[in-house]
Amino acid sequence: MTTSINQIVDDDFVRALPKAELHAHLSGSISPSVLQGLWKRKRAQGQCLDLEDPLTAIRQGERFVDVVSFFPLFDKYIYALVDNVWAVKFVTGQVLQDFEDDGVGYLELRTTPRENLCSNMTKQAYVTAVSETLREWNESRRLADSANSVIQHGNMIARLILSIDRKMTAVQADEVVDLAIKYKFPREVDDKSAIHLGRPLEAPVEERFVVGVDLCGNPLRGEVSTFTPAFGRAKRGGLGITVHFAEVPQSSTGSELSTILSWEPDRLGHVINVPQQYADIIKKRKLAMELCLSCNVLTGLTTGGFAEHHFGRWLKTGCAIALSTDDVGVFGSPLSNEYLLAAKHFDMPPAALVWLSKSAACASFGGRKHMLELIRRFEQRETGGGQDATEL
Ligand SMILES: CNc1ncnc2c1ncn2[C@@H]1O[C@H](COP(=O)(O)O)[C@@H](O)[C@H]1O
Repeated sequence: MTTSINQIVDDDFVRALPKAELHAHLSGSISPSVLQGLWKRKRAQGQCLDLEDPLTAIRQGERFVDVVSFFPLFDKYIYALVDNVWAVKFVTGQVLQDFEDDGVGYLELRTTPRENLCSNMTKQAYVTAVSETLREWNESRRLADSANSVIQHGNMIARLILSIDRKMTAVQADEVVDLAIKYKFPREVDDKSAIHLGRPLEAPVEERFVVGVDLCGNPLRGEVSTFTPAFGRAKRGGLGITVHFAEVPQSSTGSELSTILSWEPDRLGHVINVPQQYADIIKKRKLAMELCLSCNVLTGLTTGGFAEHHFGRWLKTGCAIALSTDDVGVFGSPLSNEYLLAAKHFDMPPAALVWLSKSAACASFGGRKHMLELIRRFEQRETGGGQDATEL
């Protein structure tokens, strides 16, 4: 396979392959050039004069971050530039466009509700800003669909996951779950009952895109049992549960991993330092995994380069895998490139990459049908025949 990669699995193939992105942090997905636009705008208004140019502050794709230096990049830098409702909407729109341009057909964008007192941005206003941008995006894609009466490649639909940060208190985590429930994407049945019951907590139906709740943040911080009640509420509220799992050895203790597994998560992110007994539970439950090659290699969360990445081991387990970017703005590797890396380092021919894309689709909290249809059309084009997308 490695010999044929240049002939068959090339840039064009991985970009054209419809892909589901399930693990992308909004603030980490903003390209340095978009951040630079905000930076210039602020400087013209005499603000952020002490902040370095994003093009030099974020040396995309280089190995300049480790788990200690990585997280302050958000708190001390990106959040200073994206600090008001207008900026949140602007960057969200740009991020959606970047994913679609890379051939993503279904995106679950995750973000942590945050406030900025100086610009009067509340957490609710933050979530509304992201939701409105998603609404505008999804509506424009729906128009494109009806105009062409077919789903074109590039017609990405987007959903939202709200993140609880490990440094939050139980009360703050509950606030995130409140917002997630309020903005929960209405599945058909819920939709009807929402109308009949007139649930007071809900946001306008056309702005509800939240399909899940995540636990993220610096894995060296926080005690996960703090969040057990919040994840219990999220689960009972019908939301998907995805959790950053065993990112570093310090966050891979038996008590942390058992606590997280007791929340009955649907998906796990990163899944790096997993002791055998927990790996067995994951396999038995067939939990889906969001694996991020470039992020893990560039931050040194894994050792041995791409070839030794645990993606290769999980691939053999039968668990669904969603290859994901994590923070493409920082690591500089779009999802298509992650597929290319998988092909190169794990000997995956084109059919295996198509299988991988279906695997991600099946792990999604709502994009399965849309993605399988996109992939079916892609396979039809590639083979010139009428093959159906075989489901996993
Ligand atoms: C190794 N990778 C990672 N591990 C854990 N958490 C991560 C992460 N990459 C990003 N985040 C989390 O996402 C936030 C930024 O996006 P939002 O402001 O929420 O859109 C960061 O503050 C961090 O909590």
